[in-house]
Amino acid sequence: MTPRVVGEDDHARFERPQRRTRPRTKIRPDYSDAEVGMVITIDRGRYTCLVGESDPHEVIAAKARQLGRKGVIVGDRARLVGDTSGEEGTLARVVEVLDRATVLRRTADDDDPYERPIVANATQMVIVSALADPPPRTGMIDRCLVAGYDAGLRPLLCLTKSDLGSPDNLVALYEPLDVPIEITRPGADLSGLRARLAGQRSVFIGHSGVGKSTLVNALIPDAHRTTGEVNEVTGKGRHTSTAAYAMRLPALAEDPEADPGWVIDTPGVRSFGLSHVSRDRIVAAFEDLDRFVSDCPRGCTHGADAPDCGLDAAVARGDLSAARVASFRRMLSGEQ
Ligand SMILES: Nc1nc2c(ncn2[C@@H]2O[C@H](COP(=O)(O)OP(=O)(O)OP(=O)(O)O)[C@@H](O)[C@H]2O)c(=O)[nH]1
Ligand SMILES: [Zn+2]
Repeated sequence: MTPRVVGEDDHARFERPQRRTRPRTKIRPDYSDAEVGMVITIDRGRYTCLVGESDPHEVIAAKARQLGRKGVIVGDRARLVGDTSGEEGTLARVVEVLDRATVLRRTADDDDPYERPIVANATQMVIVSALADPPPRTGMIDRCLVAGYDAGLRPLLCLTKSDLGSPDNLVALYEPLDVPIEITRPGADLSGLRARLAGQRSVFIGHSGVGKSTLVNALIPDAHRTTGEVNEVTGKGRHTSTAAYAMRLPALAEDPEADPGWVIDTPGVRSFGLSHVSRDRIVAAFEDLDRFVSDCPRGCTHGADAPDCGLDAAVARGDLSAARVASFRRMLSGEQ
């Protein structure tokens, strides 16, 4: 018998766990070659996904059974198998959801124990508020900010209807928190807003009637978001859709090669219950404040009535401005 020469390949195979020899029932299908699409909207169990880098096309998919109860939400990057041609009448299957960079969650109100993930992989939250008609509600803006910071999103406050009211009060309230503010009115130049949206995936939140659809339509001329105005041809009013919808912004005029970003419109979402948020994650969004909460007692709420809060000590030493801490606490309390 000639002794068998053990070659490099044999070593390699010997040392690596041999996936292929596992019992058949444990073999998990390998989908690493499957096409990846971004979920842009969901309607009655059908996931509309955008597939393809250079020539993107929409594919309708259903959730594969093996995903079980695992949720698929707008903004998810999902692997698709089956017919991904996107042709009329075809249906692909979502077999895997890739890791999410961020998840924006909401509870319907503070007593609702269920957290519902609503949008994945967003990077920015755009809080749309009218300056009048309806009047701005700072409690709602604060709640959105808190939920956004909790999810690791950067904030942007977009104040509409500046033809009807002055932004001065709101600017005074949110400037101390360094929340960027954009102000719009009919026919306004949106280039400043576009620059802030470029490269971002921005979730738009706003109460009914603030002009969010009008704004989205102005940013994305082919978005066709339903606005509050009654359609003169059909006589029909608004139809309320509740699913989020992701739309790519048009290329920037001054930099056509740059990523113009995405708008993720959330028609049903007006505010946030905050029962799931972590105060420490919110403080962490404010670097200058975060430095001082390590001195806080355990479980400190960092609120105005929190005993021995490190923020008070920092204000007393002159390390933090009292106005900044007060603004932060007002936001955190969710009350005006
Ligand atoms: N004066 C003024 N009116 C505006 C402005 N933006 C929107 N509107 C009007 O405000 C009303 C509500 O606008 P929408 O865009 O439908 O508001 P929305 O926030 O999308 O509300 P929903 O459709 O209920 O979600 C419409 O009649 C708009 O024409 C603005 O900047 N100034
Ligand atoms: Zn504290």
